[in-house]
Amino acid sequence: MDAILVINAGSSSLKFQIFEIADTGPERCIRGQIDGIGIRPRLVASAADGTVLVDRRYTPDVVDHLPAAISETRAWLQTLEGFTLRAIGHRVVHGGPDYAKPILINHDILDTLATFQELAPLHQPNNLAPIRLAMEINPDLPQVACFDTAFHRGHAPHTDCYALPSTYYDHGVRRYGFHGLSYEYIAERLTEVAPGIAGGRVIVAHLGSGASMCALKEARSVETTMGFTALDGLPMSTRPGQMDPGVVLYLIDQKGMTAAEVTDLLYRSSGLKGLSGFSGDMRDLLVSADARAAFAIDHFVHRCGLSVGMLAAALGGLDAFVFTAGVGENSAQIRARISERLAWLGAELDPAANEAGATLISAPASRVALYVLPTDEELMIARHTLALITTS
Ligand SMILES: Nc1ncnc2c1ncn2[C@@H]1O[C@H](COP(=O)(O)OP(=O)(O)O)[C@@H](O)[C@H]1O
Ligand SMILES: CC(=O)OP(=O)(O)O
Ligand SMILES: [Mg+2]
Repeated sequence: MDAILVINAGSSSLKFQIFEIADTGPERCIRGQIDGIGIRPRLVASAADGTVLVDRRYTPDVVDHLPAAISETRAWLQTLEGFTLRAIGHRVVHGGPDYAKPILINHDILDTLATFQELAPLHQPNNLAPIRLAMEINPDLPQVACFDTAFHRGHAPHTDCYALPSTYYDHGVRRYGFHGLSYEYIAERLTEVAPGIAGGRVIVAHLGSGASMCALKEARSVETTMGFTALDGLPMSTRPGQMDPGVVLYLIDQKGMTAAEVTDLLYRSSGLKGLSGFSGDMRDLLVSADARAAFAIDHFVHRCGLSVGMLAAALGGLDAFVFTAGVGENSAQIRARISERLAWLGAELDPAANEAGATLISAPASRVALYVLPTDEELMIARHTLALITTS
């Protein structure tokens, strides 16, 4: 069967899916991932009906970085029969100022995307490595880049600039925003789940290892918490979120840290991991008796509450709030704590629905509807990829 391979390469995981090209659009056949790269590497893949096709664990030294995960995944994919690959779709985190839509990749575009590596060091090199490899193996196979930044490119200029001399904006120093494929999917999904609300004022909270929020007005992004890089906004697994840039100046000028040391601190050792002192994984913090874990969660919830206030101001009110991604989809406790911070806006949680992981988790009298919607970046990538290869 004709198929599309989708690759979503992250900082600590490589997610992949195979979609059949059906008359009605992409139909998911296989979903899999290698996660815990360098810590507890594990390759798991299953068929659309849930049948487990592979579940393999590795010692950390065998799959210690993303290229090793790519070659393990490739070796496993080669054992599959019955698929004729027509294209590969990739999540590429940073698209810079010019790419407002998915694009067919060629060598020049790949070179341009490589210039954004420093703006997304946890993601961009991992996003580009599988593209380069596939280009070498099969240069004629169409590959499509789908950008995390694209969904936010319609922001008004006075909202996506920093208050720096304007030449910096012209040189690309802008508030790009990320997680756009996730927000695009949720905006579409809301039209099915809550058609009356989808066109209103909605905040989507993408709470995973990386975390951000997006303000949707009439299903389009008007504001978001991330900026020039994926460091800004909410505290994350290993990133601090919004911070006074004076801290960076202090670390360099007064503490003698190099740019590489500050980069490492901000991307890999901060956030929940930095505050707790032992883990950036929300699951570890929620079951820990360590007071530092509770402190890290208190900070996370506090900053989420502040961001809701900011985005509600951008929207002039709030009709609905959506939880998504690893933490948002799976932790009733974090959802309950963040929902408390929305009470002043008129949100009222239905605790039983929340514990049950229902789609609608607000009480009937709530003035703000609260939803849990699993995100699907891979489906979004498959749709974009299919659209591009059938029109070009
Ligand atoms: N049951 C759970 N409770 C709390 N957090 C969870 C749960 N399941 C997953 N997570 C969190 O979700 C995160 C991964 O989310 P995901 O959206 O896959 O992120 P990413 O794509 O950035 O790797 C993990 O860091 C983990 O802390
Ligand atoms: C942009 C970003 O932070 O992505 P992720 O959540 O996958 O790390
Ligand atoms: Mg993610």
